[in-house]
Amino acid sequence: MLYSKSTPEQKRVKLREILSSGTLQQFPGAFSPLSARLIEEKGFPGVYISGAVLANDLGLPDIGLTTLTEVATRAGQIARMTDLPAIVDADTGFGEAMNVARSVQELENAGLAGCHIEDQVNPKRCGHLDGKAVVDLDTALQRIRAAADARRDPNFLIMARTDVRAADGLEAAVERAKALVDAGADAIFPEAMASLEEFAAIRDAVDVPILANMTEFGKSRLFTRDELAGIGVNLVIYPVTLLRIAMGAAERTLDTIRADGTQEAEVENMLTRSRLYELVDYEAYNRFDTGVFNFQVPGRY
Ligand SMILES: C[C@](O)(C(=O)O)[C@H](CC(=O)O)C(=O)O
Repeated sequence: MLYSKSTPEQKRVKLREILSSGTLQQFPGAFSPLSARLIEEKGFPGVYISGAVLANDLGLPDIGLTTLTEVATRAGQIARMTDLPAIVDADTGFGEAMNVARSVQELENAGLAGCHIEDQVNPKRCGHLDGKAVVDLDTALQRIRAAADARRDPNFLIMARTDVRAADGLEAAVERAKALVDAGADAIFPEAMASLEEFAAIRDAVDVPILANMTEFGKSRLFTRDELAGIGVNLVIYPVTLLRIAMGAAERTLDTIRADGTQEAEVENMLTRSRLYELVDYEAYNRFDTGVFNFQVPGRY
């Protein structure tokens, strides 16, 4: 079956639909194309592609070192492997307004359903660390206007992320969120909110979908789906969760091999060969080899 059957345009329409459904949508972060398949198979409605994961997976910290080409290429590899809409973290848009415009077009070309662009200064920092700085209001608005103006597909979602909460407090974050919506943002990602009440304040201030970032070891505790739904949050992401758990398992297994001289004790925790083959649709390729050119996999389409 190679890549997803749905076109990027169809996925963007789907994203718009689910974000206006009135139900909280959970988007786990994919750390690879294969993990996006797993997210789809488990019944989630969309995939998040984290800038931290893309950077960390290259062995780099998430401080604006990755390039547009690296992000668009990897995000595109992930997006094309699933029929789900994928939203990618575009950091600051890789520069100022003109760079932001090009970034949006490259991410559209790569098949993404949307992206978020933040108002941190370049080079950016992880949103849940201290010592972040944000750009002035005009610069932040220029980024969003440029993004909205540059897209060719009107359904490509432009989400504005604001990091103002940590820098200047909640009131300033509320004001910035409103201005970002006026500048053309389709959705708001208020970063590093400290409580449910703070999310609720953003919710009350804007009439576009809002996102909650439930990253582990961050500024708030991990609110549940029901808690976030209860205050009207539309989208929740678990950006680094799968990478953290996969790397945790890798570390434990390496320790086991060192200690025991064999991986035997960890085999029961592994994806079996047949399960792995299932995820890559091995059978569909076998059928192709035998002359049955039918890449439809029951249950997937
Ligand atoms: C959302 C985020 O920008 C990301 O890159 O996924 C990070 C996540 C993290 O570092 O845990 C963030 O700044 O919150």
